[in-house]
Amino acid sequence: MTKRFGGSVAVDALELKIPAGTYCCLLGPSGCGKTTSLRMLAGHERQSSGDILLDNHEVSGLPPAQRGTAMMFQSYALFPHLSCLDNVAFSLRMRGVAKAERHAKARRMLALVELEALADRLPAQLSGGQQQRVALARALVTNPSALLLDEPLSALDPFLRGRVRAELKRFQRELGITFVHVTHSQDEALALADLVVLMRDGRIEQQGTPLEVFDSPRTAFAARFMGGHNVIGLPGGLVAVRTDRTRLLPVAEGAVAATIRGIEYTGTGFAVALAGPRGEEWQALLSEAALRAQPWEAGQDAGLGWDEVDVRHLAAAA
Ligand SMILES: Nc1ncnc2c1ncn2[C@@H]1O[C@H](COP(=O)(O)OP(=O)(O)OP(=O)(O)O)[C@@H](O)[C@H]1O
Repeated sequence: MTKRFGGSVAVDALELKIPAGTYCCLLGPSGCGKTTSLRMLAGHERQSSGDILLDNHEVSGLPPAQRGTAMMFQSYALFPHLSCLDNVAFSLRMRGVAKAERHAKARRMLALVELEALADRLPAQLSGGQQQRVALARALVTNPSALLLDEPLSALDPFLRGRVRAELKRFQRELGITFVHVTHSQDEALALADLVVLMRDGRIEQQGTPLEVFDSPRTAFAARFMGGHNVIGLPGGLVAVRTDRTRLLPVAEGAVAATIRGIEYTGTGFAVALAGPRGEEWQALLSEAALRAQPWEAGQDAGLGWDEVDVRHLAAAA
């Protein structure tokens, strides 16, 4: 599918197949078209061209409530004057479901997110994480075959974010439905996704399992965005080497050399910041044992070393 806003292309011939029951993360920098893609799946935005199929049915012509998708928004926007139970039951009320039935269903959803005991509270009487779970229950109450989540963790503090992240994964596994989760956080995508879709300028840069996308970036953009890699220009072209697989050696003729800018203790080892000859910023993660065996210091020059199996050849820039 493609989405144009006036003369600019926000999503450019995106072609993506998400197997049922997959936890898919759309990942990428600000403005790459993640949210627009999600909004087209949800039916809140009409694509300029292309088709959207859900369970092999074309859904593009259907309004959001009839697509079999449900969306959980960036700000979870619960109705402040409605109890948790009525918030969760709201969309069923809109569909004309009788009160007893919709309340029974909403209670089951609140039980799933372990908030049954707080059913009668107002949103303001809940913590941020609890409100998040009510929002999730509200999205799931219509039995969607795909749940669409737009930066669902961004409003939470780091501690809660970790907890809710684990809960999201658990709910997805238990329910067995497809989740499509928009995020700009590599950590989030690596932790949650079965399928990571890395986007850039409205296109898919790379897709695969978290291990594939992190460990085998195909482009310099993917290596830099996923992090944990040094992008190094060799006579044969650009390569990426993971920072934890990059070693420091005495400077040798013909080897890639760099100047040590600083060394930070990380708790599990040391992060050595390096500056390349053309201003490149590199890093080597060394173990305590490695630094004890060869005590490097800021200001020294060092050669970079790696094993051939750790080299990823990158596609030339488009
Ligand atoms: N309603 C709109 N009218 C015009 N341009 C838009 C509109 N919505 C989005 N865009 C543009 O489309 C591009 C993609 O936006 P989108 O919100 O999908 O990016 P994103 O990857 O979700 O970014 P972020 O992480 O910042 O939310 C951007 O250049 C944006 O400015």
